Amino acid sequence: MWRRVTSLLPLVSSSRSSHLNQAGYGLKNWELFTTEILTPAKGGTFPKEKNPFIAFVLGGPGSGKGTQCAKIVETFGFTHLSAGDLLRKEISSNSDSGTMILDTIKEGRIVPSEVTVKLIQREMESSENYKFLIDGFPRSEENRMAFERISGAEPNVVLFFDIPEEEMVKRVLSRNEGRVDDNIDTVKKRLKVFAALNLPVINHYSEKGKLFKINAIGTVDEIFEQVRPIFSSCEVCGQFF
Ligand SMILES: Nc1ncnc2c1ncn2[C@@H]1O[C@H](COP(=O)(O)OP(=O)(O)OP(=O)(O)O)[C@@H](O)[C@H]1O
Ligand SMILES: O=c1ccn([C@@H]2O[C@H](COP(=O)(O)O)[C@@H](O)[C@H]2O)c(=O)[nH]1
Ligand SMILES: [Mg+2]
Repeated sequence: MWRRVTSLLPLVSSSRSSHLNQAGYGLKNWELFTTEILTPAKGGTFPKEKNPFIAFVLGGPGSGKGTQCAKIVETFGFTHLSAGDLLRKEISSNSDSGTMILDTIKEGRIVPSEVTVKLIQREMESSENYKFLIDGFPRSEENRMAFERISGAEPNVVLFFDIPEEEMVKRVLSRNEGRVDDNIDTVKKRLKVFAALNLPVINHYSEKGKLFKINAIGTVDEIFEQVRPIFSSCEVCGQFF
């Protein structure tokens, strides 16, 4: 069973968010937005003898998570697991869940936790690396709890790329990568889902003192200069080893 790693020393507390104001986001009933299949806890864990370092990378659609993950990989040698990319790979491989995943993504809703956690788990187990960036997951409190229950692991740090909605929409609509959800109708839905379901996860990690809030407006390099010290501090305090 994987051991939990103690929390990061607060070396970069200036960029930490102690409180996230949820006023105005108007939490809705999460069942409107998900296709969750709630199953009882199986008590399983990732079986490998590992002591992974896990960073969750969160933020709304188009906030720059994938772009910054590429820079973190290059600089700090993490393995990047984008939950969205793993789900899109499932669609392309014509798996049993492919049609359900495609329909869910088109609607901007959230794929059942057990599907996503299984995909992440598979990648982590087959990796020789022990440093993981999990990008775009957990998307909801239910996702978060499923991951903790199944893996027995918790993230060491959580990055939150904070950016106004109009900038997210602009970036998504000019992305031009052929994604089925990069259109104005789906983006509007994704923003609602983000506010209703992902912000509570962000608040949870803020309360646990694990959250690093990044101002995601600026050039890619300017934003990375906010990200870099978070991981440099980890190296200094030996959390990677
Ligand atoms: N700092 C930036 N300034 C301007 N554009 C950016 C910046 N960072 C990323 N982009 C661009 O914005 C678009 C969205 O970025 P990216 O794919 O990294 O976001 P994301 O958070 O992973 O989005 P999603 O959740 O939809 O996968 C891309 O076209 C990317 O090139
Ligand atoms: O944990 C996850 C991650 C993603 N999804 C679905 O995929 C799309 C696209 O995700 P990106 O992170 O923007 O690539 C997202 O809108 C969800 O529909 C998910 O269900 N669970
Ligand atoms: Mg992405």
